[in-house]
Amino acid sequence: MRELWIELGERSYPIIIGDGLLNRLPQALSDRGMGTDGDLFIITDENIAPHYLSGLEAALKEQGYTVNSFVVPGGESSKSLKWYENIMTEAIQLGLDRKSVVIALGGGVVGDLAGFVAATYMRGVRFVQVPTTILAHDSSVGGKVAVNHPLAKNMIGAFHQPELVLYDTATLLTLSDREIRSGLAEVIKHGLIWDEAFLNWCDEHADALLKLDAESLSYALYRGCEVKASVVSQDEKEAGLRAILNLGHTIGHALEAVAGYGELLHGEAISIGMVGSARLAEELGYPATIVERTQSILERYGLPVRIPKHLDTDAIMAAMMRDKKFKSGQMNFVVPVEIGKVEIQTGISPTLVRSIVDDLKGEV
Ligand SMILES: NC(=O)c1ccc[n+]([C@@H]2O[C@H](COP(=O)([O-])OP(=O)(O)OC[C@H]3O[C@@H](n4cnc5c(N)ncnc54)[C@H](O)[C@@H]3O)[C@@H](O)[C@H]2O)c1
Ligand SMILES: O=C(O)C(=O)C[C@@H](O)[C@H](O)[C@H](O)COP(=O)(O)O
Ligand SMILES: [Zn+2]
Repeated sequence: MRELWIELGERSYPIIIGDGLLNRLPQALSDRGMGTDGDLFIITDENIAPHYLSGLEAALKEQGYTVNSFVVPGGESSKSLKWYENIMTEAIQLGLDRKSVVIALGGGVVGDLAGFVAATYMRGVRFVQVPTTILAHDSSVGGKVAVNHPLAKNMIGAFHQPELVLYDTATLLTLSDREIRSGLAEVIKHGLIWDEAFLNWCDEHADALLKLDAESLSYALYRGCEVKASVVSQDEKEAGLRAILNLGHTIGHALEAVAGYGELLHGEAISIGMVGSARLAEELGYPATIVERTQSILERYGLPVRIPKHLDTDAIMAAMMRDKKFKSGQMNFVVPVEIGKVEIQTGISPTLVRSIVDDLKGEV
């Protein structure tokens, strides 16, 4: 078992990673001061529920908790105002109150959706993340919660920190191969933005991680969470530094929206976006080796590095203009300046970005 804390003053919380931790949730809740006086509201999806929901509900009930659950369809389209409203209706009908605790049992979709419910139900209730995807090492930590708008990703949201992240790595064994690769894209991102040695380790352990070797996976998730926690604890609400976690997301989020949510998985879109950012770095005068290194590790993980040909460049550019990092009409990008280090660069020329988008089109 590995444990680290994200340091945010009185809102600090532990991230506990280990094999078979799900049935420790009742004890972990009680250790964090969430006793049986508050009703639990588990939000999960239809692919996760058959594997893990009834066992978790039984373990919680056995310890005296009152448990209600809500199951959404699997996939990105559930991160919507429609499902947010459906969940809110259920919460109100159940009579949940300010002592209630929302538990996200799932990947980034469930985590972001449930977190936004927790942030806004009665203006905010307690929240716990129980991640079940590799990608969720990123989404379960740091308190960004949101739903998508058809025009732009994560446009309707809040900052609302969980009080506990309990990561049972045994749940990852039921992930599909495509979801494993997608999740590992954000692990690689943490190496690219912060830690060249970790990126090298990811290169050496690609086969082990893709096969879900327990020790390698536990270390990769731990180190990814550690990088994320270091950044978020210095800049919780993205006044500056936190934007580095957005490497690849300006292009990636635009691709997700234009392709139609769920067509490209988040990690796949970010993989393409990271190659785009590396190409931008090259155009800005940084070494071409950054592109080669970025692309080669993503390809080793079987991740896409080209923009699907059928996606319209005008639509991609329009979606990019809605990026949350853009200010006063200026295109701002996270640019890798060396392996393991990125910078936020302002005033990037839209014509240059357009030419990179066109160059990146190809077979996925
Ligand atoms: N808040 C943040 O900081 C943050 C960070 C990164 C990504 N995100 C968001 O996370 C989302 C992507 O998350 P994701 O990749 O986890 O997607 P996801 O939540 O859709 O999960 C991927 C798929 O795997 C299924 N699944 C989940 N756990 C499973 C399990 N253990 N066994 C079998 N199937 C399982 C799901 O039903 C889904 O179909 C995006 O919306 C992205 O914007 C948020
Ligand atoms: O936590 C962050 O900050 C990130 O940027 C992590 C990203 O991986 C994540 O996809 C996040 O949801 C993107 O945030 P957004 O502010 O660009 O919507
Ligand atoms: Zn992301």
